[in-house]
Amino acid sequence: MDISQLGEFGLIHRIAEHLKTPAAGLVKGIGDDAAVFEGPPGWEIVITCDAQVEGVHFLPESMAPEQIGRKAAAINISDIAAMGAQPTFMLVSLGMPKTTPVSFVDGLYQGFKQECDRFGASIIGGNMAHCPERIFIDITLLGQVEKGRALYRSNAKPGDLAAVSGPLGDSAAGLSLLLAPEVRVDEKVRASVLKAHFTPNPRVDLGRALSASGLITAALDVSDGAAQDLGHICEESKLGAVLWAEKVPLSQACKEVGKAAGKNPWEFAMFGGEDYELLFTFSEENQPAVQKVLTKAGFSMTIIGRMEEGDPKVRILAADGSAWNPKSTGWTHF
Ligand SMILES: Nc1ncnc2c1ncn2[C@@H]1O[C@H](COP(=O)(O)OP(=O)(O)O)[C@@H](O)[C@H]1O
Ligand SMILES: Cc1ncc(C[n+]2csc(CCOP(=O)(O)OP(=O)(O)O)c2C)c(N)n1
Ligand SMILES: [Mg+2]
Repeated sequence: MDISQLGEFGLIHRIAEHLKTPAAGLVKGIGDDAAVFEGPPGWEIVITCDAQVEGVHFLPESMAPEQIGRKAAAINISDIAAMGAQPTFMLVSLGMPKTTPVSFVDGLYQGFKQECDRFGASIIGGNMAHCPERIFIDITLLGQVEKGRALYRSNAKPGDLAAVSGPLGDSAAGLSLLLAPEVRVDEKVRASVLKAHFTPNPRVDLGRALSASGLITAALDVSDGAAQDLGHICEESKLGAVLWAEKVPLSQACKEVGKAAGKNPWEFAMFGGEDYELLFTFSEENQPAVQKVLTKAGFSMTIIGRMEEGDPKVRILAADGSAWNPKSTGWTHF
């Protein structure tokens, strides 16, 4: 059997089985946006890692090295944000061909640093190795959160509402233009979706506000598409969910790219990924209070679904209430 037969999430489950023995001080291991272990008195330490691989996550010819560095840092900061934590220390592991220009590495580090500076994180080390075929950037990021305040994927309750912190699909719309440059759209539209794809904005302030509110039952960042990511909350909370397709917020730019490319823009939002907005759940009675937290933090909130008893699956409903059975399920590596 090769790994493509297991699939990305099957492989993670298998690795998790090998690593089942509890470790001292570990609060949360495999299964969430980041792991948590006990930290300074009153705080817990959060740790995560995510890679960016040439050809899989980025095309060097379409991104400046600064942009690649910034995005590699941002996607990790986003996982710390999704835990409700503050990013602190970063380790960077690089794999590169011998022929990589030094100016590429300089640009990469400018990007890492720019993004870390925005959120008060510091690069404290890393590793590098020769990788003849392509560039591989793997970042490990630590963060901290007040004890008991981390936002997990696993505590959603039946009846909870599921909401997102901003429009989805722009990043996938941007990627679709990169892959099909012949598609004609207004330059402002192109610039806006490419910006979403190249420069995601980790929602650290929002994650901190949601954590402090004590109102959130589950949260994660949208990296694989809203449908699959809501599915991760289902799996960890052992619940089903309904996702109301027409409620998923889309930007005008995303709709225009869909129209120009002959694609349904809701598919960008539900199955595209790399949005890095937060997706979170809370009980219906707390909706006004959660809305206040979002408004105070300067974000909009759109309710897109509801958790329900049942198998850990997401039922996608179209505007007329009929089931939507799409071909895609969301991003998966294998
Ligand atoms: N190679 C691996 N070894 C151990 N755990 C892993 C591995 N790959 C992923 N995981 C764990 O699986 C969970 C889900 O990972 P992933 O889907 O990549 O989350 P995210 O989208 O937040 O990056 C996390 O807890 C992660 O630490
Ligand atoms: C050249 C190229 N092809 C495809 C994509 C789309 N893409 C790559 S990875 C990914 C999902 C998120 O990455 P992943 O490594 O799964 O992050 P995680 O879910 O672990 O945070 C998407 C949508 C891209 N960004 N660039
Ligand atoms: Mg990951």
